[in-house]
Amino acid sequence: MTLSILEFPDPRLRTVAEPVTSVDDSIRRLVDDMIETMYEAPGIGLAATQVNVHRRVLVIDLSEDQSNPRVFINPELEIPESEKEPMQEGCLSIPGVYEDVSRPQSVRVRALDYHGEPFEEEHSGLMAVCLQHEVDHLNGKLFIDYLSQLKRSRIRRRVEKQQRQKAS
Ligand SMILES: O=C(O)C[C@@H](Cc1ccccc1)C(=O)SCC(=O)c1ccccc1
Ligand SMILES: [Zn+2]
Repeated sequence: MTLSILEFPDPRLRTVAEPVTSVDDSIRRLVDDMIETMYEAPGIGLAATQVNVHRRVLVIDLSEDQSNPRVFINPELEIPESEKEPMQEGCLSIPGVYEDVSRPQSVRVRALDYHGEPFEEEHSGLMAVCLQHEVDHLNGKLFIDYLSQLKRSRIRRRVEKQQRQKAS
């Protein structure tokens, strides 16, 4: 089933997620629902924090036709000191906001897969950026936290105005 996505400035987006202790059927059900929610949004990634489940689970699918869902449970990123490059980011929890964020363009990730098996991968480009964006969510961080205070306060005012209009 599709889950509802928390929207900034909801304070629950600031929660630090707990590690998964056992990759069981309830975690697999959560992953299935997160993948469905990501496709429906649509988005290229989704962290469990965004659907108000505070467990260290994230899903990513960069394919054009939603055919390659990747699952990372208890992800750990190793980010080598490397040149940061700006890339435009969006966030399903901050609709309508797209800003450049400078991040390292390659990461090594260690995680558990859908069956609880450990794996390790190197990624670069958009996958590296998306992994950092999603792991930030699990640590209660949002991509707008990397912007200037001025930009962040403008975004907060604009989003809260949109939410008031939607509510009225
Ligand atoms: O909020 C999220 O975590 C999802 C976010 C992931 C992300 C996007 C861009 C850079 C880093 C991380 C999104 O998917 S926003 C929507 C989006 O970028 C997109 C939507 C449809 C097609 C292609 C991209
Ligand atoms: Zn996001």
